[in-house]
Amino acid sequence: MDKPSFVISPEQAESAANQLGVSVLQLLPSLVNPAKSFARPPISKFHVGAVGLGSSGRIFLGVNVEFPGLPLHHSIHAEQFLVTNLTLNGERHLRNFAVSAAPCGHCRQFLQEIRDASEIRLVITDPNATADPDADSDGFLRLGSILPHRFGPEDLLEKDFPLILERHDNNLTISDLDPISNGNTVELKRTALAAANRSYAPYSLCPSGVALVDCDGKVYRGWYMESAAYNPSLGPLQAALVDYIANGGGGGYERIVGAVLVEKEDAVVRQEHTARLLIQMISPKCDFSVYHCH
Ligand SMILES: O=c1ccn([C@H]2C[C@H](O)[C@@H](CO)O2)c(=O)[nH]1
Ligand SMILES: [Zn+2]
Repeated sequence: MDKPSFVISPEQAESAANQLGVSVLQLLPSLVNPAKSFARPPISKFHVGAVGLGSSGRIFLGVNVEFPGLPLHHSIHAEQFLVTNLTLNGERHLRNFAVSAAPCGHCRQFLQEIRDASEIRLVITDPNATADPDADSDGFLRLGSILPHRFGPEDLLEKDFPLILERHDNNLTISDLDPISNGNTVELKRTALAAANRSYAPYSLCPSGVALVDCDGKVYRGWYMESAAYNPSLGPLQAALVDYIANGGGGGYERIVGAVLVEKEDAVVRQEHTARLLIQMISPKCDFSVYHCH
């Protein structure tokens, strides 16, 4: 395969698997090392790659991302990057993934927001990982076998509530889309509002979205995603940075020149201060504005 991209079409996946004489499922572990090379871990220097197969037949990559100058909990884990990549591309289910190191407890927990999470099958490609007696003959393990006695969405939500990869609309609006601001700002505001409408915030009911623009005028977006266990939640700016890393051509964060956050004015969970802290740290000259929705 040519240079790996963060989303691989079903056709590309089939042809790469055919070339290697393996199934698409068996292709996942072989993409973990190429994925690792896209990680951005300047603090730990520990590269993590995660490669997932979606229900559409597309393959998605995830990598870990760390931010020097900020506390470690701002980091994005490879598995969170993978889930974000799935949601940004409207993928409805994750069935299998391969990952370079054993998923930490935080990631096992974050993955619980996917419907039937216990049935997701994963393979750990680290050659030092001990063989698991619970693994299937193809080496894949059920997530349920490495996170038994799960705490998850069903502890807090109604059974049929749409989960993280499922279609939903938060129906948020901004009363004044501000016709006097220039075109760029209006586009960013609309994009951030659309992102907030796809935000998964069933626990706090405080959805939010971020839009970014780079120095070439290219726009990226991401939305806030919550975990039933609260702490593994991923902020909207982190999610938009996933889009930037996946689709921004591999440049530095200083290329991000504008950022817009949309969230509810009276929100009990607010992103504004944390997002400002993060964007100022990674792109000090970036313009940052916040708009409130209803
Ligand atoms: O499940 C895990 C465990 C760790 N990391 C990342 C976080 C941090 O960037 C680095 C060291 O912990 O590895 C992941 O991406 N996934
Ligand atoms: Zn993790």
